Amino acid sequence: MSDALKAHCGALRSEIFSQGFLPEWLQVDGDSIALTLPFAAEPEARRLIADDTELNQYDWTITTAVEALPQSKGAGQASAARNVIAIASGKGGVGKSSVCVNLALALARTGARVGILDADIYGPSLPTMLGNQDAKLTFTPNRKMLPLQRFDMQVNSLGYLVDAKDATVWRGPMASGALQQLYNDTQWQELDYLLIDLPPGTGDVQLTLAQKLPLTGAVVVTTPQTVALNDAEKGIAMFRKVDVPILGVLENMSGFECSACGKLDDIFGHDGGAMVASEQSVPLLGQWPLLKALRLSMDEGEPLVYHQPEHPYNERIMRSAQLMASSAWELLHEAPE
Ligand SMILES: Nc1ncnc2c1ncn2[C@@H]1O[C@H](COP(=O)(O)OP(=O)(O)OP(=O)(O)O)[C@@H](O)[C@H]1O
Repeated sequence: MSDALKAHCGALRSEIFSQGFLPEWLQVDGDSIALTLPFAAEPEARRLIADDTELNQYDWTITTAVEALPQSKGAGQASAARNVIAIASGKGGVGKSSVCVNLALALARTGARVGILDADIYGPSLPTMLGNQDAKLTFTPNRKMLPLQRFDMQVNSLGYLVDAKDATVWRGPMASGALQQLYNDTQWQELDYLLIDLPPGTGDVQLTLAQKLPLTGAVVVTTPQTVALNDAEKGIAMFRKVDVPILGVLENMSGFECSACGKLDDIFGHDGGAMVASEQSVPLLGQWPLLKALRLSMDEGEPLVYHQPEHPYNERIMRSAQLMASSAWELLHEAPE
């Protein structure tokens, strides 16, 4: 590969590719370039190439071979995926489950092999959001749960096992025990990313899970208002206490655009999540405004990313998912000696 081409690819920067394309990802053969990405960001790579008048002259083949990143030790469980990411919130109702499902769908849309483990005992909403409330788990002969296949993802939730009303009365140790079992006893097929929707809050259940599950990192979801921000900071502190890297903060319900007049209304304040991210020196993975179509898509079990791929809001979701994947890689990738 010529030095000029190497330099050109290295200078192809965006927030998702903050170091451009590294030489070890590229193989040049005449007019053809094979690019192998170590994290899920093919759409962004294609966009960068298409916008570059010199590089778009080449014939590109892009593949994604997601790198297995280091994980916290957990309680001796085998890791279920190359990257295991907890989606957390210090406070309930900030849209953590919606964010988790949408990030997972976006990663799957990049071609990555994705799983979701819904560990939110206080409201296992995954079956509703994926529109498969009546689905039943099947088991292997040695009593491992086989995840359900839905929208090109592997999924498991307490909601497929027990009535949501029964789960909510579980007390701390019972809940964290059941959730660890849910993690251990699911027989995932090979996964690049497993996203775990944690119960909201920073109590004993969350702390135990942060400690006992083997995690690559955590994403903290918050709304922009002050009460949520204090809780988001507590969430970040909780993960730091048990040495789980923070991959970023996602600001959800970040304003609302009136569909009648187009005016933006900052119902929950403005830029709060961005402020926390900057104060805590972690990436801001995105600011998602309130959108009626998103709420409807979750209530009806017909996710926007999957059912309305052309919806402009999806660009935000795709960008955040790719940023999360690149943030994990940049933070944790160990360069060979
Ligand atoms: N950006 C958004 N735009 C519109 N509606 C949203 C958005 N984010 C979440 N919602 C809606 O807000 C409600 C709560 O979301 P969700 O269940 O994801 O929150 P949560 O933080 O996981 O809740 P819990 O604390 O109960 O686990 C849902 O009806 C969801 O569809």
